[in-house]
Amino acid sequence: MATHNRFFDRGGLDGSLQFELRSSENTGPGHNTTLQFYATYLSSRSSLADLIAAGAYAAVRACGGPVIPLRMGRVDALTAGSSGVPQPENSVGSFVSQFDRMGFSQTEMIQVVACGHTLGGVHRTEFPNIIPAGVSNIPFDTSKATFDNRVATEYVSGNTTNPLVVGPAVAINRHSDFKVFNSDGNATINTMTSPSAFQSTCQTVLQKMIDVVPSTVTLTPPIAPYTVKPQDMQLTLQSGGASFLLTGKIRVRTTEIPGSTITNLALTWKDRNGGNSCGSLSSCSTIATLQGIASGFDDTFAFFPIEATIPTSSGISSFTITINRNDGSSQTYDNNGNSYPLSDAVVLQKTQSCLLQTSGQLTVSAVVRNDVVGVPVNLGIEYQTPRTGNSGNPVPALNTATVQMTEGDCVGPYTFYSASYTIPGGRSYNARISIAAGEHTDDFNKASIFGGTCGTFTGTLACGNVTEPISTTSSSAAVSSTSASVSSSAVTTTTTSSTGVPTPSIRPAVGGYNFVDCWTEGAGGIRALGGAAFAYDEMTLESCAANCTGFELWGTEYGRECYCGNSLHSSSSEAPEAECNMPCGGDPSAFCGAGNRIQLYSTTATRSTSATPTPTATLSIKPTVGAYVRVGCQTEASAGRALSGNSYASDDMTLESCAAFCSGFTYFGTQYSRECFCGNTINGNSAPAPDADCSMTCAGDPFSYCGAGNRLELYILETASTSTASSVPPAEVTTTATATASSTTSAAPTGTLSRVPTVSPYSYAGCYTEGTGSRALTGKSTYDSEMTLEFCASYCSGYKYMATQYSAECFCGNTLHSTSTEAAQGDCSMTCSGNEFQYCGGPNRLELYVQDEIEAPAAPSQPETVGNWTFYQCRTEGSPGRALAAETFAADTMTLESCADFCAGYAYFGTEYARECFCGNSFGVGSIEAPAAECSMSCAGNGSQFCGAGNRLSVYQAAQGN
Ligand code: HEM
Repeated sequence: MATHNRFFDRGGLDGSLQFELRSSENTGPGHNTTLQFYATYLSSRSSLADLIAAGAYAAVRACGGPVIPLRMGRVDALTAGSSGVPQPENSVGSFVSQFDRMGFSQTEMIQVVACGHTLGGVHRTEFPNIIPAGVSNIPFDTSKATFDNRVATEYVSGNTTNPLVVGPAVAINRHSDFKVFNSDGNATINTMTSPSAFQSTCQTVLQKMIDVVPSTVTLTPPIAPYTVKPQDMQLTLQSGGASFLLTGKIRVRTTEIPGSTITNLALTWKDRNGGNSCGSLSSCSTIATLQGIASGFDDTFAFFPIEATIPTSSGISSFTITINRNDGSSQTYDNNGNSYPLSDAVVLQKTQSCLLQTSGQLTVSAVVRNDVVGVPVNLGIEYQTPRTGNSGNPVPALNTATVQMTEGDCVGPYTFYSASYTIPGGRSYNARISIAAGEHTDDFNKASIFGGTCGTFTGTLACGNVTEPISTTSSSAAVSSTSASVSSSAVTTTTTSSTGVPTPSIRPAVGGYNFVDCWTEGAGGIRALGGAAFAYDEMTLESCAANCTGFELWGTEYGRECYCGNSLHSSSSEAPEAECNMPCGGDPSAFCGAGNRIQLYSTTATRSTSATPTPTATLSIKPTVGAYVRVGCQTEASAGRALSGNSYASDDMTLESCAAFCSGFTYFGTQYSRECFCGNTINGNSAPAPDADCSMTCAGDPFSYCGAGNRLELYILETASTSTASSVPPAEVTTTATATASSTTSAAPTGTLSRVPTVSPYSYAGCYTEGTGSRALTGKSTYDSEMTLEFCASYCSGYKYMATQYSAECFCGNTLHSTSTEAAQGDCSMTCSGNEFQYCGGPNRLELYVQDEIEAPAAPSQPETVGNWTFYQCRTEGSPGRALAAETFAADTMTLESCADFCAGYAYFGTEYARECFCGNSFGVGSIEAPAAECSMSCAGNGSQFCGAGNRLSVYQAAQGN
């Protein structure tokens, strides 16, 4: 959150911390151990960012703090974010601008720091110059593990031992809590001394903190525990296929319905067709009694285990839960009117599955209802692997694998399927298992539920059809479409065709796909679409589209077949539209191709040029992709990225989508199957590699290569390439981008690297050194890893000077410090982190711009007198205390006059660090005179006066009788 940039809509709570642990901004072991703890819970349904937010909620609440409303849906970053975590040595102005960048006002900054610093403290190992030797850490307040207002009350009453307010931090200007709390004259921190105000303020501001996310992320409403929640509900085929065992538990929130008032629960299920038939059973219901209780921070829960036998002849489709109370009353919970769905179409067989956690060897068995078989049955495995290399990232990567399951024995109305896979990475116990047959799934089961040996299935019924019961309820018209046509003995309730069969037509669009035309199959028995294939009698355009999710193309054929692919085989050709004339098996209102004719649909997402697919079929190197030509296979750079412009990663990656994403850049490159990088230059450390190294196919196109680990499949804009296009320009040569870049919307910088003479309203003034003992520009400053001259100019709006430094820093000021001098222009040779065609200074060098319209205040000086006060000395702070300790305030409007007024009645006043004011009648121990030139910072509120510097006070003495 601390590096969120609202101006660029980047960063926020996105889990990028996992990639930033080596940064000096994130010192200490705490981040690492915390992330290791969260890693166990990382899954496709719980991002690291959401887990961090939940951790904030739990930490605050566990220590007696408020309930922070917890919303979900954060998306994890794939790489490190910008730097910019506030550091204790920063100036007040920097803190204010850093929090402003995050979207927090100055008041909110004070609030959120106080709320954070009611817990924990500062460690000597990490901050040896703040915590004295012999002490391992000093807490921020006297109740370091209680979320209370003491951090505020102790600060306000002056007896705080907060190491970021008093102690060694003061002399070295690292007393950041003082700088923050005092920044509005202590107004906000004073309001937080009330216990209730502290709690409610923290509730608001901490929610704001965890909800800082990019605008592309949509968070859910705050989550709250359900009154009734089914957990781990699982069917298991048993008795040779005659029945299911239904197991699991129902969690009841007893905060409002006390557990002692509950007699029992009744689980009542609907049969496979939504009716009330229960086969040989007398009722479709089972009773559960209390097994145990548990409590959270604010809730209590009771658990009721479920164990029921359900005949496979009738099956199950959903259930409801009734809570029976001791007073004879009862309440039924039906999932807000939807019932709790539970499908018996695909069922994981836990006892016939096994996992050897030592080796990751996994075997999964499942049964599929006989009216569903015919579609491929796939085992999906989501698993964690430790990050490779020495990245220091303790959070594993999430991977998925899909294995087609092999059909086995048919038992009664079900057929067994099984598959084996060795889960790499040594963390197989955290894997999640899903089984899918067409649209039916049994998903997200923990692999850790499996034993080490696979059991055998005992007793088998003869293979048979699913016998569908005659529905007994009027609401049972919704018969599962997959079950309607299989059993010869089935009685369906959907055939009410008095209205007649609709006339089929061509559907121009289905989901994100548009109709292309009618196409032939490939010649010589080769399929036109070589990806996945499905066939079932209930074919609809929608279900084919769903089966082909992620593919660019799909098509239906012969009324009941569905094919997916990312390209059409070259021997497939366009046929007259009228030849695709068979209605879809599951939807007589639409056409689904014909014999050897495909009703072809193409995605509208990435194919922007034409709906007509390009026929290519075999896996091969693509010499050209749109306006780009292939350079070759290229290594990553040893330091930094080979291409350092934009980047993204996607499971749908194709060369075309990467080229489109990099539009406007000179180069694009794909890597590791699913990553895409853009740039206008190639890092000089990147070198050509053999083509064979780039051996991974694109995640979204099995016919193209997308680099490999540490290898880029590199392309260059044809217009920018040399005639041979085989060698990469050296790093220091920047190429000219072509006119293909969008002039209106593209964020990609284009042009030639050159000195920019004007960045309105500023004009270039030269390359300047930093000041000696003071910044050259002391107004305000910021840092951004995508710095541009335009951004710095707008950030410095209202200041006379603006300057960029060291590629990513921006400084503003109304005066240029006298010790800053003009340097050779060649010293300012670093390009801007956000625009490689602009210069942004260098190390200790400012790319300086000035605007003439604003009259620069006179060069600052130390006036001899201020009213009745006379300049006394430039002095150091005291040690351990303040030089002038009686009273103090700080303000962005600080002038010598305002400090003099504030200190009326005292013998001395002193201004420090541009915006701080101190009063006293004598000097504290350790405060000594310093050279007058060291009091070199101009006053925040008057650029023509000096107001001390870091650890330096411009001290004035009162005239006698003042
Ligand atoms: C101006 C902004 C801030 C600065 C300069 C700052 C600085 C620091 C420093 C130097 C430490 C000591 C770390 C160590 O020794 O391991 C610390 C600890 C801590 N900070 Fe901050 N902080 C700031 C804002 C925040 C905010 C906004 C929060 C949360 C809302 C927060 C929560 C904490 C906590 C809980 C600790 C204790 C860690 C521990 O005991 O291990 N800080 N902070």
